[in-house]
Amino acid sequence: MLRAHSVEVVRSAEAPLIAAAEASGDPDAVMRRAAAGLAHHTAALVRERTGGVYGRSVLLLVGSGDNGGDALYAGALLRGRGCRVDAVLLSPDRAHPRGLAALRRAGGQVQAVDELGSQVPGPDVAIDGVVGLGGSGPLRAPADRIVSALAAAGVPWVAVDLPSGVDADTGTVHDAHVPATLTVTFGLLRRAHLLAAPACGRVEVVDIGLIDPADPAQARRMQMLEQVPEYLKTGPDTLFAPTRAEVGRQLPVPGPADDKYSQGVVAIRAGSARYPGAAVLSVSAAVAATSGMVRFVGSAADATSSSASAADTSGTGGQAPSRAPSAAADRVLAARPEVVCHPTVAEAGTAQAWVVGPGGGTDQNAIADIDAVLATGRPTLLDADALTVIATHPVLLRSATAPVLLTPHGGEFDRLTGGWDRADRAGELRRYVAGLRDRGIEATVLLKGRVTLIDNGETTYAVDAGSSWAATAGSGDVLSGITGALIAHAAAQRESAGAAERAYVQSISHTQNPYAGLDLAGVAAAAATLHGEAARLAAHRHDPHPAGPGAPIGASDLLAAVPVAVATLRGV
Ligand SMILES: NC(=O)C1=CN([C@@H]2O[C@H](COP(=O)(O)OP(=O)(O)OC[C@H]3O[C@@H](n4cnc5c(N)ncnc54)[C@H](O)[C@@H]3O)[C@@H](O)[C@H]2O)[C@H](O)CC1
Repeated sequence: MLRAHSVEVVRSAEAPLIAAAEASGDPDAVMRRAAAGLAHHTAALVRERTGGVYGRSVLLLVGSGDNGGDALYAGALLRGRGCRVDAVLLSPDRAHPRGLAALRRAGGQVQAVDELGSQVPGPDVAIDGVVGLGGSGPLRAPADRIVSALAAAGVPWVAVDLPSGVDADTGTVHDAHVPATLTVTFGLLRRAHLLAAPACGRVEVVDIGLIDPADPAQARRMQMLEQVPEYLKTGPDTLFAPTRAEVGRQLPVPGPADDKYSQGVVAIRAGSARYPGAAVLSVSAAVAATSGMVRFVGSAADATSSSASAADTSGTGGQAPSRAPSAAADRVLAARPEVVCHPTVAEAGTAQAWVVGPGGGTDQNAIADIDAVLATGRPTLLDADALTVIATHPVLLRSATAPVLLTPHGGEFDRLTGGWDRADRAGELRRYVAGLRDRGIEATVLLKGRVTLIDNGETTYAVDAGSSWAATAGSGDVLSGITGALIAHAAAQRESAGAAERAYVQSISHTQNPYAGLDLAGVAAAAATLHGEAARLAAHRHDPHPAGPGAPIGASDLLAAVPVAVATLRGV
């Protein structure tokens, strides 16, 4: 599990290292360690881009603080590798003096920014040493002009610690920012590395003497410590992201004793005559994500005389249904005949989890069905139209006795919150979840985006999809089915857990609901990872090692890639 920390935690973690360096009479010891890693990764990028290092050119854009110091010391080392190095000082009087002296000694060229002509020297690679932990706001002039000119010329940027113009804690990406191909950071990931992943490019963490628990080798060092350093104790601002290997291990594989029920049955109430496609996408995604059975309930508003599906005697006891299945059921069965359809929520058979909302409408039938599903005491995912209903009838959530997961996109989050600051997604999400808690509602919320955020009031996950191809109509319906199936699997595991474990969880969660404390946030983070991987593979026509950015996809293509994505993640 990757952990990303706030500026405050990083600075407090670095402080003893820097103090020890100063006490030893070598105040730049830690900075030079950072710079060595920065030079190493920059040289690797130069080689990747040009086929070599010796004789290539690197430009340093140097700010007024220690971030610039890192860049200057790294420039001196790159001179030692035979690179031409040009440093452009944005604040000549405030550039890191010892770093500057080291670069000059190594033969680097130094220019003040106002000495530059209209033509900035065209390097093979440029290093952004403008600001790091101490930065705030967008890139300022003339740095923004230099960055834009070189980026437009195709010069790759290496960001020192963080891309300048990206806020370290909120991950806000200002209009004027460095579009990094590579970000080299030090010791611990910063929150922005997860929240602003697309702006950071590939992130490399250099070991400067801190312990990063995400690094297995360093985690072993941690176990040998008599006491865990303060910075390793996760605090309220720590962000998490599961690794691909961890997600792969979470994806269920049926065992010899499994059957269609034991892996978790998910029931989906979705679709309408107007939006039957949402039901097909959500149900089909649930079928693809696990081997558990999938049940479907359509909207009463469009019940037809269509023939009922193969009744599942475990659910209705063979009684004639009170209502014919909906028109959407016909479409669902045509697409996925293995799905078991039911005319109403009450007549649906046993399920370990519910999904309500995709294309399901917001009329009285929808409201009644949401209430009925929440009253089943099963973990429930509310998406799309169900969120619109919850926004106008939040009291419905009070009838939930089992864990609830809301999965809004930005516009639906507007409806739930009445308006939110998109520059601080993680902060706004945490405030919303905390507000529900203040009203006695325990909910986990997944806020969709290129970087999907999931928050349950204690833990926040940030999952970068790795591409933006999932930004297509119906993609959210697919995510709801994937997530619902994985929740059902987790709930089935809880059911099969020993009575002692169930009793323990109920005791610490002060409720009798057997699903209390189910880690919906962790399941949702895995589902978002799987969804993003399916979109990436679909855009690259299932080539696991593609070249180029890929090609446009529809939600059906994303859906078709779910099995390959499951296999890819399980194989990591
Ligand atoms: N000291 C060490 O051993 C290590 C340092 N590391 C690196 O240090 C930076 C943090 O350095 P700091 O001097 O605290 O802040 P910055 O260099 O990020 O910012 C300096 C300065 O920049 C001005 N500023 C703020 N916003 C902007 C802006 N938008 N545009 C231009 N200038 C801006 C403001 O005056 C700031 O004070 C850290 O990121 C590492 O790179 C390493 O951690 C290794 C150990």
